[in-house]
Amino acid sequence: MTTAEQTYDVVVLGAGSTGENVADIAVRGGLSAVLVESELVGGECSYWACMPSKTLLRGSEALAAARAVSGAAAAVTGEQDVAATLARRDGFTSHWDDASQVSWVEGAGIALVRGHGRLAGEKRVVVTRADGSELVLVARHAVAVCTGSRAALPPVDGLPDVQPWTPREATSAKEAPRRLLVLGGGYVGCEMATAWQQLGSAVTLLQHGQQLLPHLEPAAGQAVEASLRALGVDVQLGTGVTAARRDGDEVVLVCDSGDEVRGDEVLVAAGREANSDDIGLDTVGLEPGGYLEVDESLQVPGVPWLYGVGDVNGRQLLTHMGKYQARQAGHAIVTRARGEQVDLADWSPSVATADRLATPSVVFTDPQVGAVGLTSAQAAEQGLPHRVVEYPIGDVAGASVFADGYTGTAIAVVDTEREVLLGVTFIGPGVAELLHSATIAVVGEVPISRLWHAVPSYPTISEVWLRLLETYRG
Ligand SMILES: Cc1cc2nc3c(=O)[nH]c(=O)nc-3n(C[C@H](O)[C@H](O)[C@H](O)COP(=O)(O)OP(=O)(O)OC[C@H]3O[C@@H](n4cnc5c(N)ncnc54)[C@H](O)[C@@H]3O)c2cc1C
Ligand SMILES: NC(=O)c1ccc[n+]([C@@H]2O[C@H](COP(=O)([O-])OP(=O)(O)OC[C@H]3O[C@@H](n4cnc5c(N)ncnc54)[C@H](O)[C@@H]3O)[C@@H](O)[C@H]2O)c1
Repeated sequence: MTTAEQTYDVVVLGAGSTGENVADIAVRGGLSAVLVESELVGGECSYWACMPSKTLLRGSEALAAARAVSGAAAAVTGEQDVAATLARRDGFTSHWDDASQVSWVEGAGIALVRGHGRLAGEKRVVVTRADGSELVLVARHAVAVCTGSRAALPPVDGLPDVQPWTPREATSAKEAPRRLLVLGGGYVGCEMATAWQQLGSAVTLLQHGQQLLPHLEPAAGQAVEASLRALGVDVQLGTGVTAARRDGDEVVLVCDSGDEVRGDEVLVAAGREANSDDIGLDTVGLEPGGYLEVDESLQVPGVPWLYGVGDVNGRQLLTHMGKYQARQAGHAIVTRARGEQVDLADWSPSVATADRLATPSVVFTDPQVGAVGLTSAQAAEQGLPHRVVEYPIGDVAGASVFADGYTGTAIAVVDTEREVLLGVTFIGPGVAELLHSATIAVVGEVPISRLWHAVPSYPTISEVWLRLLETYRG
């Protein structure tokens, strides 16, 4: 049997949000590009991550917002229609059908090949299609690995045998389990515990450290912990799990204290691992498995035609950061294809500096947590001269109009030598939309003296910016 061969300027392995954007930038730069996808075009974000999880949370958030305004609260007389919320989620995932994303790919002038792709030596990718046939794709300039990540199972005896939920099941479930155990109190654990508790499950959240959301400011984890407890979630901190088993229909987790917790399902939300073990890395002299090491232009060191973009490189596991990296890597690929040098200086068009210095993220819990740049702990670890200033957002007039009894916290980490912001965290209802102002200030390294001239409108929650500056000035 002869294997067909096709040549493109750029071959992109994985058509998630990252891969789509690498291919798009390449085509806009005058190159030809092909996407290889083994599942759904659009990847995790569209079908099993961002979009379904946010739609599962949004109904409860909208109700909480109305209940927090006396007068409006009187109109909230019923309960959330869970079936309708799940149906809305199904609509956002297009019922797990990627036809609309495929038509976007076609419209963008990008070729698409369905199947599992593996590197097969320099600039070659072999795609195995569902019918077992193979197609060889040859790249004139670059191969971009954008294969993403999957849920990591922690080493707990018997865990694989209890058929745990991963985030895929937690975001696509057709009904609320009566009792849901959640293993891990990071982004996924906190968001999914919030969502399913409000959709009718009795949730128990087990976190082996003493803090939820451990990579963010401690105040964030504390606020989310308090709200989860108020919703009725059984939050168990400092709880490691040593074994798991099924007992009839029940799943049983054995904690390191010897205590057992029981539920109908268990969601494992204990971090991610790269999809890099079965993509032929060994054929180009690289170790399979693990996050793909890349430089600031997302190029794999020692393999100049190979790029690792998005979750697969482990730099920042966020859709918007994968898409940002895709724009930067795409620019690097196009620049190098033209025979030009790529500028590797911070903040230049082909490097992903924001990964290190200014990554924004929002945890869509109640309260929301929006954070950008360095936390106070990270500033201390890096030995940067800094001061931390905090202000209760509820003391701002706009916040009290927004919701009765608004509580929230704003935290700014200020570089005391350069007098610029290293990082900002907002904790409170509705702060997601406030975050971008902080991102602009951090990326722009806007001096504190100039921020005084960025006057927040009255009465908005943004007025907390002024209060933070006043607190800093003392
Ligand atoms: C529950 C949950 C909620 C989240 N919510 C948010 C959020 O609100 N905001 C946010 O910014 N981020 C969120 N994230 C993170 C976000 O989903 C990821 O950062 C993002 O999906 C990464 O995109 P990617 O394209 O790099 O990888 P992926 O989306 O994983 O895409 C990789 C693609 O490659 C394909 N693939 C893999 N191997 C091969 C192969 N060998 N051949 C062919 N195709 C292959 C896969 O099928 C997949 O389609 C969430 C994650 C989870 C788990
Ligand atoms: N809103 C968003 O932007 C959003 C939402 C969901 C996920 N994400 C992205 O996806 C990534 C993965 O999310 P995640 O929640 O799986 O990972 P995570 O790293 O955020 O959290 C994992 C948590 O599990 C805990 N843990 C690990 N092993 C454990 C064990 N054996 N027992 C108990 N607890 C254990 C860790 O202490 C940590 O708190 C995030 O880092 C984030 O980048 C983003």
